[in-house]
Formats: sequence, C-alpha cells, structure tokens
Amino acid sequence: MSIAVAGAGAFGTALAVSLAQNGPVTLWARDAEAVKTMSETRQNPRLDGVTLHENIHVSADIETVFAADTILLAVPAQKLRGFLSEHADRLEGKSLVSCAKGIDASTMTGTVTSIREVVPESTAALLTGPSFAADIARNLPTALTLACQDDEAGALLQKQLTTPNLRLYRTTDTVGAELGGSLKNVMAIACGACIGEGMGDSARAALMTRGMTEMMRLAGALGGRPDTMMGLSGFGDLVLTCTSEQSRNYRYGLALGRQENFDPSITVEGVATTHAVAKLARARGIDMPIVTMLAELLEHDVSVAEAIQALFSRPLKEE
Ligand SMILES: NC(=O)C1=CN([C@@H]2O[C@H](COP(=O)(O)OP(=O)(O)OC[C@H]3O[C@@H](n4cnc5c(N)ncnc54)[C@H](OP(=O)(O)O)[C@@H]3O)[C@@H](O)[C@H]2O)C=CC1
Ligand SMILES: O=C(CO)COP(=O)(O)O
Repeated sequence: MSIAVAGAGAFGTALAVSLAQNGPVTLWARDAEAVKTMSETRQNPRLDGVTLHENIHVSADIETVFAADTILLAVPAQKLRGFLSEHADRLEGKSLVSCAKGIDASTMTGTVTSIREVVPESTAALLTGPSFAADIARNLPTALTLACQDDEAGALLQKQLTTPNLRLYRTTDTVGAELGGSLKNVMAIACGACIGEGMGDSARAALMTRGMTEMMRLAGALGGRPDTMMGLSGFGDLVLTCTSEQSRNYRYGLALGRQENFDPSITVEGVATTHAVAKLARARGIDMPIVTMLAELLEHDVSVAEAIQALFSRPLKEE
C-alpha cells in the first residue's frame, strides 16, 4: 500500500518525515521551484532544521499523488474542497485522509464530509489530535486519532500510518473528530486573546472549560458523539493549542489581545472556522456564546475586555 502526502507545508512535511521511517513516501507540492529546492537541499523552509529522510520522494507532478493508494491531504481546510473538486475523478477508489483542521466556510462542512460529498467513491478518513509539526518531525512521541466511519478501513489505515513516533487511536465518529480539531483552534484564538489582554490564567481555564461544553454541544447537535470531545481530537488538542506559543492560532489570539499585527501569510485555521461555526450555531439555534463573541471580536465589533464582560454578564445557570 503506497502513500502520498498532498501539500508540503509544515504538517505534510512532518508527516512524510515520520512515515518515511516505515518506507517510501511521496511528498507533493504545487510549487515546482519549492520542490526543486527541497529535492536539492533535503530541507523545507517551513520546517526549520529538519532533514528530509531519503525515503521521501518530493515531487511537483500531481500524477505521483494519484499513483498512491493512500493520500494524506495536508492542505489548509479552506483549500481542501477546491483541491478535491479539481481532482475528483482521479481520487476515486483511494483512501483519502484529511489532515486539515477546520470547517469549510462556503459549505459549512467538516473535511471528512467534504471528501465524502466531493469524492463519494473513496474511503474518507481524518488524522487529527495534539501534534505540532515540529514535534513530529523531530521524532518526538505523538498520539493522534484516526477517524473513519468504516471501521475495517479505519483499522487498515491505523496500521499503515502508525510509525515509531506516531501512535494512532481509532474512532468511527468522524463528525466528533472533525469538530474537535476545528473548534480547538477557535478556542485557542479566544485563549490567546484573553492572555494577550492580561486577563490571567484563571480566565483562560474558564474559557477552555466552557469552550469544551460548546464543543460537546455542537458535536451532539450535528450527529457526533459528545464523548469524542474527551479524547485526543478534542480535549487533547484543546489543551495543547490553548496553552502553547507553538500554536499559530494561540499566537494570533495573543497578538489580538495585545493589539499587535500578525503576519497574514501564516496559516491560522481558526479565523474562518469561527465565522463558519458562529453562522452554523445561529442557523441551528445552538447556544455557543464563546464562539459567537469571538466572531464579533474578529469583526472588530467588540474589544477583548467587552467580550469577556459580555460573557460574564450572561444570566447565571447550572454548570
Ligand atoms: N503545523 C502544524 O503543527 C499542524 C497543522 N495541522 C493542520 O494541517 C493543515 C495544513 O497546515 P500546515 O501544513 O501547518 O500549513 P502551512 O501553511 O505550513 O502549509 C500549507 C500548505 O498547503 C499548500 N496549499 C495551499 N493551498 C493549496 C492548494 N489549493 N493546492 C495545493 N496545495 C495548497 C501550501 O502550498 P503553497 O506554499 O504553494 O501555498 C502549503 O504547502 C491545517 O489544516 C492545519 O490545521 C494539523 C496539525 C499540526
Ligand atoms: O493543530 C495543531 C496542533 O495539534 C497546530 O496548531 P496551530 O495550527 O494553531 O499551529
């Protein structure tokens, strides 16, 4: 069973580095110039100080992706549906594993749902959970969730994608897993803003905990299992991303709270997902005050202090 990774950003490259311990891997990028540099230097500027294993074949030829049985889709969530649509015919019959964390803002679907809708004749799966690309690429131990509705296919993927430093757990709850990975980015921006504004660690813990309640509520309303949120794809990634400055979403929030600029070329999945989830929650009548308030904050309708004040002024209720 051959493997290709589509998208040679930080995460795609890190996954290729880890999978190369098991055997050959194709790493595809659309930018031929970047591929030439990676092939010659065996480095990717998006992943400082990491050497590309000799088992990695870097290519700008999309045919090398279609030649694989299992394709890891490591492009940003807002780009995934476009990539799938462009190549739908050639992706039929493949195992397609989304590695992206986000809700598509135009269709309000998670990434597994997008795969299923755009390439129905494929096996749709998701690899998600607490894992910084730099940690994986440095061969540090990482535990992830492999979500696939078809448990037999999921078990095969679990085996194929486990490496000496990637331990994969399995679930059939793709809805819960994709929501966990998407919403933890939203909560990380909120927590970054809270710390950046100087609200303190206690306020962050409150946001994380009440954020988890919103995540469980949404998962239940959309047909996922709320308890999936207690696993690696929910709680695990929430803790990592809301507390570490390695996280781009958290750093984006910090900049927001400190009223500093943030480099717009950096991938921050949580922004588009905040707007998508706020819209979804409104349309479905799901109570998600943190997400709603963050959407207003990102629109510059309220300040961080006003957002926290508004959350604290809500009617008192049972936990
Ligand atoms: N970095 C991390 O630690 C982790 C990231 N993830 C998730 O992985 C996903 C990717 O993130 P990451 O790798 O960090 O992001 P990066 O910004 O490092 O890289 C994104 C990559 O996607 C490529 N890309 C963008 N649009 C397209 C397109 N339309 N067609 C083909 N390729 C495209 C970019 O190519 P180009 O350079 O040509 O624009 C780039 O190589 C995100 O959803 C993120 O949440 C998950 C876990 C950890
Ligand atoms: O998803 C991640 C860790 O699990 C990476 O988080 P950021 O995209 O915020 O850097």
